[in-house]
Amino acid sequence: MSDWADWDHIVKIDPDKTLVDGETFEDVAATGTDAIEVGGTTGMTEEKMKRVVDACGKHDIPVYIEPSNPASVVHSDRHDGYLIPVVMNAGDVAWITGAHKEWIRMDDEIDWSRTFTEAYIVLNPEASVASYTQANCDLDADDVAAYAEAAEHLLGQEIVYVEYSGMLGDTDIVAAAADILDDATLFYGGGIHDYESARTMAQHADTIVVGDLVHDEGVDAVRETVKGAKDATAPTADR
Ligand SMILES: CC(C)=CCC/C(C)=C/CC/C(C)=C/CC/C(C)=C/COP(=O)(O)OP(=O)(O)O
Ligand SMILES: O=P(O)(O)OC[C@@H](O)CO
Ligand SMILES: [Mg+2]
Repeated sequence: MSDWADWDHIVKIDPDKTLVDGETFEDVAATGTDAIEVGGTTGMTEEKMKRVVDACGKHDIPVYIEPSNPASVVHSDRHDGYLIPVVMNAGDVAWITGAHKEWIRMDDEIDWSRTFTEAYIVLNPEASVASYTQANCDLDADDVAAYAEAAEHLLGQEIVYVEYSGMLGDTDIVAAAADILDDATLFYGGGIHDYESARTMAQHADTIVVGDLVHDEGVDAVRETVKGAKDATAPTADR
């Protein structure tokens, strides 16, 4: 079974941002989150990536690199694996297969046994990731469900990622993606900032991803979102 099948909650650390004063990656690992992803779109370098991966990798929690470009991939024994995005609604094919081909050409240390993909559907047109990939975010619930179905059944993707980075998404859209998927795991990320927003999104998605909150508000706020995610998936939760 894949690692992520058991994850309710992920903290995504952006190596281009800092933690709240006085907090450490050990504190992040102790929030109760199930895994740490390390990635961001702007200002990413190999050096920043390495520093964060090394720091997170010391703690007893799965750590996955999520590169936004081939140059930000680092190899170490400190982390568990690589989650490589493929952007279903990218306007530039570089973000579907092009960057992947270049990475594979350049990098002779790829460890395929711990390299997996995430099929992104990018939905906040204001996010850096949307402009970076020239994503067409003008999609309704049927479009998103169809992308999710294509990801799972045509492209064999095990993770579908509904990405609203920077804003809380439309629950009808997240629900439409959740309903259409058979076995693929649905990640949801964007704008989760408290217990209630976490619980709401976790009622639809299998796994919620919390990003900016850890940098802006810190670990106490993250801990509330972990509670929301766990309560939503508890057997008594109203699903
Ligand atoms: C082939 C390799 C190794 C890399 C390319 C992988 C691809 C397709 C990347 C496309 C962009 C993407 C989906 C990156 C994942 C990380 C992510 C979505 C970060 C969040 O981005 P924002 O929140 O918009 O950006 P900032 O927080 O940096 O402003
Ligand atoms: O930063 P936020 O808005 O929490 O989004 C999380 C994640 O989906 C970003 O890739
Ligand atoms: Mg961001």
